[in-house]
Amino acid sequence: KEKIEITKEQQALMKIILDAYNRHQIPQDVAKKLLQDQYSAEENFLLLTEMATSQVQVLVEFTKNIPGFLSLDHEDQIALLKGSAVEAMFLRSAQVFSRKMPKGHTEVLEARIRKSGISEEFMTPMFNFYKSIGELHMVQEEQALLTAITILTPDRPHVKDQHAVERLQESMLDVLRKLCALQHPQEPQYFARLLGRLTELRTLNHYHTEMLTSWRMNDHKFTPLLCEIWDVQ
Ligand SMILES: O=C1N(Cc2ccc(-c3nnn[nH]3)cc2)c2ccc(Br)cc2C12CCN(S(=O)(=O)c1cccs1)CC2
Repeated sequence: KEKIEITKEQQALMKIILDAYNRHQIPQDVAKKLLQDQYSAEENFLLLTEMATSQVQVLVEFTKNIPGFLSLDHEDQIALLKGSAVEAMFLRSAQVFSRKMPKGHTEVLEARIRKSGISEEFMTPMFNFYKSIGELHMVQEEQALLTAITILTPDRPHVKDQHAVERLQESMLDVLRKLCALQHPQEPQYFARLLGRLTELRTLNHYHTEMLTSWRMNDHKFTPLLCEIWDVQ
């Protein structure tokens, strides 16, 4: 049985990623608004748009704190952010959502999301994803590392120096692999299950693109930041 140990520099890396992940949270007043009294579908949609805009801002701040990210080619930094924005947002949303929400909040939030003009065909895979994330009971370090790994996916469109991104991602994957082995010794497959969620995430990208088209049809407005990062309008 090989002795798994996390090196000093890997511990430093994990601490930086975890601090960044926890430091940048969306303002709770925005999330709280979602829990207030009954809204119309349009108002719900506006709230989700406001939340998503905050989420993107939070993700950009988190990404800037990933060691090595700011040393990447600047155009590649943009390509990684744009390429991972939806996946990172859904991963983070699922993680926040599946964390112990006060009793009844999850149901209220679910109702808000359901009644926001998002079509049923997108709701099912989305809720399946967030349930599958909830079942993993990830610790914060795992959540932060998995989000960083999603952002550092080398094969996003327009990334020029994929090897530079691969090197950063591999160092995160190595820490995550060791952490999973230490945190879940009885579940040797746990690390593989986490990575399997990233595959599921990619399918949500496709649904999200479809949704954007249908929302635009019904004249739903997005904020300039979302239009920029989602390539709409
Ligand atoms: O809004 C969502 N929520 C609720 C949510 C998200 C984040 C926090 C939160 N609190 N603190 N930090 N984060 C709370 C509730 C949620 C929960 C699980 C999954 Br899977 C996904 C989602 C979305 C993500 C964005 N989309 S979206 O399609 O991109 C869209 C944009 C504009 C209008 S619709 C909708 C679903």
